[in-house]
Amino acid sequence: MVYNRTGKGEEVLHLDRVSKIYTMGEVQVEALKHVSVDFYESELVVLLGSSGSGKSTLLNIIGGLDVPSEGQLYFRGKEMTAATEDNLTVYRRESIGFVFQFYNLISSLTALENVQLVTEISSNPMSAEEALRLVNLSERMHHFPAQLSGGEQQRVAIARAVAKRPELLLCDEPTGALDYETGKLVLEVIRKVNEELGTTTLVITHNVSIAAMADRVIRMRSGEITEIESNKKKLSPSELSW
Ligand SMILES: Nc1ncnc2c1ncn2[C@@H]1O[C@H](COP(=O)(O)OP(=O)(O)OP(=O)(O)O)[C@@H](O)[C@H]1O
Repeated sequence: MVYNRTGKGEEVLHLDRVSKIYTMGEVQVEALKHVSVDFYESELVVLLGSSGSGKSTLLNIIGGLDVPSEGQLYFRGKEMTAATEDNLTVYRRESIGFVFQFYNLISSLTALENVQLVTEISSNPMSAEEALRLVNLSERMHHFPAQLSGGEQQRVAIARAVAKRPELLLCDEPTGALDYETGKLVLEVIRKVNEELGTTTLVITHNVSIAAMADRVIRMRSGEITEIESNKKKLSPSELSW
């Protein structure tokens, strides 16, 4: 097995000179400029960068929600940028868990039913109950989203994302809508999923303090990666402050 410098596992993702240009009428926005980077099994990576630096574009391309204008994305050695629509759908459905700033739960379904929507269509899921246990919400599984706090709703969203046992958990500002204490609880759940399931986890944040819980920290500016740094010592979310 080849180990990278974080001491984690094999390469899961390889991006080779990925660019993204959005065209809006006469205007072209270069959201990503020749980004090359690898991600490894079971590492937790925090992506930092100011607004508009390309973080969400990068995450959406990695998750198969968007396609690059140029360059290649490889998942476990397979070129996803050459994949058929059907193969991309399978990739999104089986290999990717997404968590967004706003939880996107279905309000007429309970926490358990929201998670079951995913477990019903996945090939190797854990049970919805098990996923909710993982995020410490066993006691609340029959509650509707409106009966849950923001942090609890986000934990349901995390349970929904990880119940399929994805290889990649992609989190776009997962604590962006939460207060300090609740945000830390959600980060604690992300750390737990990363450690207990070994899911390669990417977390986008504006909050520099959160970088201390990562194996690696990637900084972006104007569509480019400006720095990749390994943390010698990782902090647990409970040790973070901002
Ligand atoms: N669908 C789109 N159409 C046109 N331009 C877009 C689109 N999505 C993103 N952009 C532009 O691409 C650039 C990168 O946006 P992106 O959302 O990736 O940045 P970000 O770092 O995630 O920002 P934020 O932290 O504000 O979410 C920005 O200039 C943005 O306006």
